[in-house]
Amino acid sequence: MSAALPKLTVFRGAIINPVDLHHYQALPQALICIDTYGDIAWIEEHVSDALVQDIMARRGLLESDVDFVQLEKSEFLIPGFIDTHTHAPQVPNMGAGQQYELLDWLKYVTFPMEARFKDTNFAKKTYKAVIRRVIDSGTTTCCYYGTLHAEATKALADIIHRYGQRAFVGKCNMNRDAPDDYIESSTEASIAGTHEVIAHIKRLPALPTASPNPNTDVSQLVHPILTPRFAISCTRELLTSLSAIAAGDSSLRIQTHISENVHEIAFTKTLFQECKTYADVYDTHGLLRHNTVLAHAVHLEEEEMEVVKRRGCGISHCPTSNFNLRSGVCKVGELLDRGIKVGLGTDVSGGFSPSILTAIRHASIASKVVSFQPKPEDAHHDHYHNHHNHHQQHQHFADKQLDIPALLHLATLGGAQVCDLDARVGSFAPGKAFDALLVSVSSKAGNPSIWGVEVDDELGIERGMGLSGKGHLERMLEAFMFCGDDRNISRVYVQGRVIGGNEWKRP
Ligand SMILES: O=c1[nH]c(=O)c2nc[nH]c2[nH]1
Ligand SMILES: [Zn+2]
Repeated sequence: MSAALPKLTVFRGAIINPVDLHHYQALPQALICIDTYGDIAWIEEHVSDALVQDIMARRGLLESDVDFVQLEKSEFLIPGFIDTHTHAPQVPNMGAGQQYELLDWLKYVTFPMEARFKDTNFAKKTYKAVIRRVIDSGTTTCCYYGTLHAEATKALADIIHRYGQRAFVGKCNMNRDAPDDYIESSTEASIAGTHEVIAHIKRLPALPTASPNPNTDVSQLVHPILTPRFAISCTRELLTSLSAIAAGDSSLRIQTHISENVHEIAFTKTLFQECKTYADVYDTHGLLRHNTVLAHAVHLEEEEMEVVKRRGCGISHCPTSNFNLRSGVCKVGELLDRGIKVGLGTDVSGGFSPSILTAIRHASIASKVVSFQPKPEDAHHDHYHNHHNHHQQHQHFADKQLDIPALLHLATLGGAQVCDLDARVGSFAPGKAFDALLVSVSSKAGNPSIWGVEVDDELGIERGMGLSGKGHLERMLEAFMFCGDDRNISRVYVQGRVIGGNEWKRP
């Protein structure tokens, strides 16, 4: 199924299409046409059965000219999930170290596992299983941390490339405050390894069906990304050398961690006493810009939020990890109200699941936790006045739970914005890549917790219909987001090619 597309493909059926933080389109009867590069050629949003042939003819197509895919009533297409922050070498550790917070967890659980990737054979074997699992979880674009090892990280990029996922892959930089067997010997060694991995990734061949467009965001799926682990583990000299690499290529993405845990923040401030804040460490070293992905941002100070917004950085919200490592609850609503770009990250193995569906659920719970917090003005104002106040300050999200359109946005288009790829992915539009999931809520998918919305094609019954006052397609989406799992992901498409999912067969 991963061979070059011989023909145009036209899908007929239900589509969920994110628009912005407040809206998504639920289109029960759409047509979407994919060209031979795997890009979306056109979309017809509302087409009754009787008009399908006419619309195709108007587009100059006969059904026999194309691969025509008729979706079942219990199926829909949704843009693939975007994981803006995860650690590929930590997947074998998922669930381990429940007793620790961040700094001890790094020392006792994480660094020992990452050190094992010195053995490139171990790395290759592990990464194959990791990438297969991440793809089958529905992640079509992923920002990966590798380890410190250039060879293992090149192998990671090779496997992602072979499996056909869209990704950013970074060799991690760490030259201080780390164990003797898992630290880079010098800034020079760290930078040399970084150049080596970047050059390797840039040499990976384009898809046979790739567009000739010279913009590598269009012609390539796998991209390098600068990956200083976090401020604590990088000397000033290392941060300065990394920013020199960044300055030479404005399209090179940067990823790091920020303000995750209170002890981490305190330690960072003792190491960089000349910097006003944690964010200032990165800013003074020239690492905050429009394509910087900052993971966590749980405890940002006012002026840090301002600099993040000013520089156009994106935040990777990692709620599973923030709960699991007891880091805290990120006030995502406030970030969104400030117009900061936000996506979701699984942050495995701080997080214990590689699935963005889990991140969606925990983002919802985190926002509900924030909504429970007493607000300073509660003592003085009644509910109406608070509400009124928020409205006046354009506070749509602060202190409120994130609703379905907002959660969907974070998982798709918001993530695309964070990794500066929203011109290519995150929603369905002509000219964008067809990165999508074919979702099934049928009982045949084998996930009993989602059967309540199943369509019984034979009886014509749409169970669950009307239960939440929503249309049936919206109810299917809600059930998938909160109760679905890999069993409901039949196919995973990247750039128009099926690369995973339940119906996918190993080549
Ligand atoms: O969640 C996290 N995972 C990590 O591996 C890490 N390293 C520094 N800071 C970190 N936070
Ligand atoms: Zn992380």
